[in-house]
Amino acid sequence: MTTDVVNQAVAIDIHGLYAAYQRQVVLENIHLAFPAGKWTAIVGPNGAGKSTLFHVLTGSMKALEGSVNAFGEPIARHRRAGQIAYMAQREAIEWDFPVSVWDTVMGGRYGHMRKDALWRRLLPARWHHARHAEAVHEALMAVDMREHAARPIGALSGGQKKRVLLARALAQQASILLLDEPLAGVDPPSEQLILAVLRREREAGKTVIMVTHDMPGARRYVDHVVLINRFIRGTGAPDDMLSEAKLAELAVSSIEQTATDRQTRPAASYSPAQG
Ligand SMILES: Nc1ncnc2c1ncn2[C@@H]1O[C@H](COP(=O)(O)OP(=O)(O)OP(=O)(O)O)[C@@H](O)[C@H]1O
Repeated sequence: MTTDVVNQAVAIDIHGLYAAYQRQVVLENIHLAFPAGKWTAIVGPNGAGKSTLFHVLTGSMKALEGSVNAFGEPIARHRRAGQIAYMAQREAIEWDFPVSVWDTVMGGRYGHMRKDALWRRLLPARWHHARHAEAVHEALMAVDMREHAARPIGALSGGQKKRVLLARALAQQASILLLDEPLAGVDPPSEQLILAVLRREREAGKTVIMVTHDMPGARRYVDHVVLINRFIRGTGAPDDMLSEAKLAELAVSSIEQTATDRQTRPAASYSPAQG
């Protein structure tokens, strides 16, 4: 566990993680702890491995090496229990498909529906679905999109689409929210709304972890910051991690990393033990 969160409850604990695409290592020797019930921002340049880290946490990508625990247990257990919600940076959603806002947000409940006891599933649909419908309703209310519930998702603006994707993650009622650039490409009112929603989630005891390039926003709202560029470059309080000096160091690490990548062969025979 990293020293700055040693006295706090930990939601996600990562040990010695390596991740690679076609054996090109993009995350190296990651040791990281995300404090529970706090709002963490992950900050790093383009290509730093931020989304890759989320892919590993959500289980869509297998780590080369290392372990990831959530609340002291293997993270897979929490994923299966629907306790980790994820909002991707680029959604694999077919926006032109004629599906409504309501049904899209209901997608956040599928993990829970699968776990429903058989007797519950045999109830008439309106009873079976009641608590799922309630969760969808609440999530749409939270992002101020309830009145758009019946609209096809293809008819929404970019900011509204982001809100719907956030609502889908909220509807899951998970204890950990992973959000990949939730503020990218949204107008100021949507940004304010999303930030207010995330603040409420944190106040409700949820662990919020978001990738962001919005430094002023992160300085104002988050509790904890992780600087990353293939390696962890720093973790700590926003005022320390987002200082001009730290961000300059991170930018230099990016230039150095690019130069090193150009000089070295693709890591076709890479082994972390050699690294
Ligand atoms: N599917 C893929 N196949 C091969 N390489 C990939 C793939 N996805 C990402 N990469 C590479 O892995 C590295 C890390 O990418 P990642 O998307 O995790 O970075 P990021 O920090 O999220 O960047 P950004 O801020 O631009 O979204 C980059 O060099 C990228 O080119």
